Amino acid sequence: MTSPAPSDAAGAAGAGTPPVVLDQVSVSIGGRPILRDVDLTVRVGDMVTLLGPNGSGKSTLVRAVTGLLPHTRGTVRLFGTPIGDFADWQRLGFVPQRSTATGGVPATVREVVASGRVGRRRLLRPTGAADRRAVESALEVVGLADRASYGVSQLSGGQQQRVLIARALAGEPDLLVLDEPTAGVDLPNQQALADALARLKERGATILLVAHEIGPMMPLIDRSVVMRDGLVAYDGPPLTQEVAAHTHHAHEHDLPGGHDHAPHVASPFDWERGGRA
Ligand SMILES: Nc1ncnc2c1ncn2[C@@H]1O[C@H](COP(=O)(O)OP(=O)(O)OP(=O)(O)O)[C@@H](O)[C@H]1O
Repeated sequence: MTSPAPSDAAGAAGAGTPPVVLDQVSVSIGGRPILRDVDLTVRVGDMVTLLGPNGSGKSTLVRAVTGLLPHTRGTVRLFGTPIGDFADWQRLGFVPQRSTATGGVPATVREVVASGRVGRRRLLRPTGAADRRAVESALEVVGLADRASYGVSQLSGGQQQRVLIARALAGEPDLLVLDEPTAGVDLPNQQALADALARLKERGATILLVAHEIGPMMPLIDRSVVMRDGLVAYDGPPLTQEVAAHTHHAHEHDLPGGHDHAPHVASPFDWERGGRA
């Protein structure tokens, strides 16, 4: 990649400071507990996938991490700073679920990607050479350099997803959070995404990824976390694609466990055995 390296991935808080730490975090929506006492640490340079059945709380967790949703209990720290005091938002890139993204936006691919630089630019400063380089580089990484002047709405769904990823990459984030970037995306687009994430990872960035389809990203993954019913059910070495698929297709009513327990970390295989470890 030709763009400059991201800003010091370690941050002011120190070389080993984890970009994400959740300590006993609970989130309630409308009085209903959605996340319950979640502990999660994402270390510098790691790529962590968040897996789990529909409705298990994965999107809620990443929305709490990105500050889009307030937590009701516990502590969320970004780069060592409690999220309420965190101000370095340009260090964080977020790719939301596709359905909330580009629909009907009458903008060119380059414009959307350039919008990812906003957090890096000083207020009212015109676009500089570094901005242009970062945008061109991000377009290249996701394989859309030749589509830069196309309208976003002219692209396929998978290509639109890559535009959003390029927008996040253009901001040269130290931490990139992606919510199901591969949902409904064909294999070539999944491969393009995996290549883009590999490049980002090589530059020392940390990646937190909600994914149902791991596919070509499997070799990049350092750790898997499985959510179940608002709790962390597994936190450990990367799961095989087969097991990941199983966790996706499981439904809450098939899974053992009550609603009033402390976080329980176990193997996802326990689900198949039909009992809690
Ligand atoms: N804004 C909201 N209002 C009410 N309930 C919500 C809201 N957002 C999420 N929920 C509920 O919180 C629970 C967890 O949802 P969440 O989207 O975090 O799950 P998920 O694991 O990301 O699911 P999926 O894989 O389907 O995206 C679900 O029961 C959902 O209905």
